[in-house]
Amino acid sequence: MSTLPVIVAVDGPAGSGKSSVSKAVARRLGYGFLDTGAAYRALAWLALEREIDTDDPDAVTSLLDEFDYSIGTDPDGYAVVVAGNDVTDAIREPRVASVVSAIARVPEVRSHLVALFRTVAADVDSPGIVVEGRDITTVVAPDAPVRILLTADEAVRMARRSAELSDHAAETVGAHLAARDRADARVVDFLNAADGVTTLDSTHLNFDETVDAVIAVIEETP
Ligand SMILES: Nc1ncnc2c1ncn2[C@@H]1O[C@H](COP(=O)(O)OP(=O)(O)OP(=O)(O)O)[C@@H](O)[C@H]1O
Ligand SMILES: Nc1ccn([C@@H]2O[C@H](COP(=O)(O)O)[C@@H](O)[C@H]2O)c(=O)n1
Repeated sequence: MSTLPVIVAVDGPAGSGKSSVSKAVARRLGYGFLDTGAAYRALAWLALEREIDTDDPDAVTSLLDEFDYSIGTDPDGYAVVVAGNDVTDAIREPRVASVVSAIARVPEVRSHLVALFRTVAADVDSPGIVVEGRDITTVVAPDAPVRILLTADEAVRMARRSAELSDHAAETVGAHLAARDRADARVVDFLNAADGVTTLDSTHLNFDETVDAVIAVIEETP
């Protein structure tokens, strides 16, 4: 008899540390890790490759038929592949970030990807998986035993993100981050914790303290 993996669901705004913290937590626990934003980014990448109008929901939806997507769940290295192309780095480019919210607001895209995330999470070859995104605690895995909203003040998130992108002006990085959150928050509420979701504010925590705090929430869960 096989047991389903334990799901740790993590949501939060851009730059809150969802990806880096979730990855570190997964490593510590020997769990898998699923970055759901990568799938929205990969579809946005494909839309740009095909030169389709990313503001046209029908054109975006039609891309789903040819969206041959895969992502690894190993926190120590996961490749994002679209139709045989390794797009792991390409999906992080600003040109992709600037159109991804338009892709993510199309309902057909969301339902297609939610189904995909549930399959990937159920099939993981580890005792558990940390799944991070915007709607994991509410839509993808609302019954997960551990559900966390990871947040931090906007100024702190902007500073952390611009430290990463030292060759870009801090104001530009901050403005892009805030604009993406505004657009995304019209589709999914990832700024307020749903019932039963634990809010973890990392504004005054360093990285390791944040990882410890997430692990403490997991360990305290009955
Ligand atoms: N508590 C923390 N203290 C200091 N730095 C942190 C902390 N948490 C995350 N970081 C750093 O903040 C940056 C943004 O984190 P990360 O990319 O994981 O955010 P994210 O929520 O996944 O963002 P996005 O949604 O835009 O992909 C990274 O450089 C990460 O190392
Ligand atoms: N569960 C999710 C995850 C992501 N999105 C959209 O994808 C964009 C990129 O996500 P990152 O986590 O890599 O920043 C994000 O801005 C959302 O538009 C989503 O809708 N739902």
